Amino acid sequence: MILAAKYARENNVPYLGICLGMQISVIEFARSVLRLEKANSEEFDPHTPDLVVIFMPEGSKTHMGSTMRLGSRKTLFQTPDCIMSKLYNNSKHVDERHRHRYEVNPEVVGTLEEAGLRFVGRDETGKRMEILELPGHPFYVGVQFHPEYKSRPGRPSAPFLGLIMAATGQLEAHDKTQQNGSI
Ligand SMILES: NC(=O)CC[C@H](N)C(=O)O
Repeated sequence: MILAAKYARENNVPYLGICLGMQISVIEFARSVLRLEKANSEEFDPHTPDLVVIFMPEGSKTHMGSTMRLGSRKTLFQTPDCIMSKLYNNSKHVDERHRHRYEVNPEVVGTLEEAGLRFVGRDETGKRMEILELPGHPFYVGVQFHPEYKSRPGRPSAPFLGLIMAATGQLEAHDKTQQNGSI
């Protein structure tokens, strides 16, 4: 998974990382761009000095069943100037469903952003990362939530629509139509 994320990032291949897929893109970015070779998630290597994905503080490691962060939660866009905000019809926030125990370490967010990754969607506290993008890449997106839960035949969830449009060269045209407000 890490090599796939690296290949997509370096070769401008559209990438949509969902949940663990977003966490993987953070690990890959930290290893390759920040040169933190041991960057990892607490889930895979709890003793690494470079924990870029951590166990969420409110979770319990002994009672797995009911401790996941589950269900619909609000993600606030930090800027209208990002691919995902446009795909979600320029909304200021989205409600998507979650199912995870780990999250991007809030302590490394500043360093990741200084190196070029952008966390364009966050929860209401601003400390939990929900959507990442890589400016300059045609479509490099990670989402901590699970857009598949709300995707329907004929009414695809925004991240999937974006991925397919980027892969088929239609994303730019779609963005322009959104800006003109004609959809
Ligand atoms: N649904 C997932 O991909 C879970 C990812 C990761 N294991 C977490 O709990 O955060």
